[in-house]
Amino acid sequence: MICDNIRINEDGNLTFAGLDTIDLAKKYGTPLYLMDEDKIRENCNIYKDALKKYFGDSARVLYASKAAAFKRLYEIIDDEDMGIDVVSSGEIYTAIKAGVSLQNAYFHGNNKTDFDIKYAIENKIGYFVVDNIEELDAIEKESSRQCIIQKILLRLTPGIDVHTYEAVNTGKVDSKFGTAIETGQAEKMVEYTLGLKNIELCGFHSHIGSQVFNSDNYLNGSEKMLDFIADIKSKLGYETKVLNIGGGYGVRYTQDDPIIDIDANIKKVSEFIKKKVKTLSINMPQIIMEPGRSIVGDSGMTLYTVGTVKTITGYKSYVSVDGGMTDNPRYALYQSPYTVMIANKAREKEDFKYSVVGRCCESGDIIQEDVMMPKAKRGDIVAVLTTGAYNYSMASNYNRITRPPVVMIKDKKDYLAVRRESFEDLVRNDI
Ligand SMILES: Cc1ncc(COP(=O)(O)O)c(C=O)c1O
Ligand SMILES: N[C@@H](CCCC[NH3+])C(=O)O
Repeated sequence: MICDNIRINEDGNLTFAGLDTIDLAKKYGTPLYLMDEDKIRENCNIYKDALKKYFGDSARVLYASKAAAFKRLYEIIDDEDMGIDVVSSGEIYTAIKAGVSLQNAYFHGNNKTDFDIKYAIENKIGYFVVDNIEELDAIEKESSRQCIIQKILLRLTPGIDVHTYEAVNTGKVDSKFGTAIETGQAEKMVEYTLGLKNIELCGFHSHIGSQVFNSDNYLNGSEKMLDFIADIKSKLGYETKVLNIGGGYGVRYTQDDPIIDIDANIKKVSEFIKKKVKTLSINMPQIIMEPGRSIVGDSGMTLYTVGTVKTITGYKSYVSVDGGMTDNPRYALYQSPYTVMIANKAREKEDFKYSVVGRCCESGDIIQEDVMMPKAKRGDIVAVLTTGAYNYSMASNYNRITRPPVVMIKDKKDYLAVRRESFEDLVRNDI
């Protein structure tokens, strides 16, 4: 199995976090998102322990909540004593509703609106991660109006191409995110920031991309950032306190993805950073990382019920499930690979090839092409593995399909974290 929280029981059913998925499908209905709370906490602790071990007590892990955001998840992250990366007022609102203090919240995004800036400052956001010079002006104006000094990091693009899929390749010079080091604009932005009265520059941020397995990308990114930090010190006398090296480590969607050892990777990154800091004679900044996918990805699974099974003679066979791109748009967007199984036939021979598709009025509504599975029939339960990241958070109501519930599993006990949307929810805002 691609993750140790997935097994097959004596009935030949797939189990997740110790529970029979067929029982869960019966209890809650499908489509259904499952999330393994123990795995989320385990992933949090791998990061916390490694950062502490290799970068010392000051290092911090933030959870990039765009990967999956709902109240219970923010509570768990808060309970794990981690900070959060938020990208919208909606995420901020959800975190507040979960009782999370925003002191360790970092507000990202390439286009924070005036409303966002006002709302975040009113709610005492810890840090803005400022994307560009215009945004700096807007934050300075609002900080001055609210008579505060706002802490910020500047988001820089180190000019790294991590060769992941294009939609998540964010560290290149030509990117909608951040300000480029290579063009000289980053340096100008630092100089400008240092002249602002209501802003305290704490340091710098870069995020090279997502679903990254090779730490060399982080070394290259960190090298560019540290060279910049040294350059800024010598030119402007500014000593950087914080360096946030972003998130991005990958998860295993299929057997083809490597098993990643986060601890060993962070060790490698830390050795590189410490050596480089010494060579450049700069102070060691506080190191922050902000993983999303690798905290929640393998803690998730989606269950569906099979409806139509159709063979087009001479072409291929389709298995249609009761969800689709509305709860998982990642194949439609990026042709993302997934492991797909029939949960009630987990031990049976996989000798039929199917396209597993959703129920939306859209040919691109595909979960996965060319999946080898046992012979499927109406009523079977299909499990799509590793759906914890960027599934619930990217779900939509296309075709007025209601979003599935999220059921969490802790110590082999299931509980509802997000209710299934109702038809009434669909018309709630219709006038
Ligand atoms: C600024 C920033 N930080 C963190 C993340 C989290 O990345 P991942 O989910 O790949 O860990 C993202 C998304 O790629 C991001 O844009
Ligand atoms: N939504 C993307 C990841 C975006 C990363 C955010 N910067 C995915 O599903 O892979």
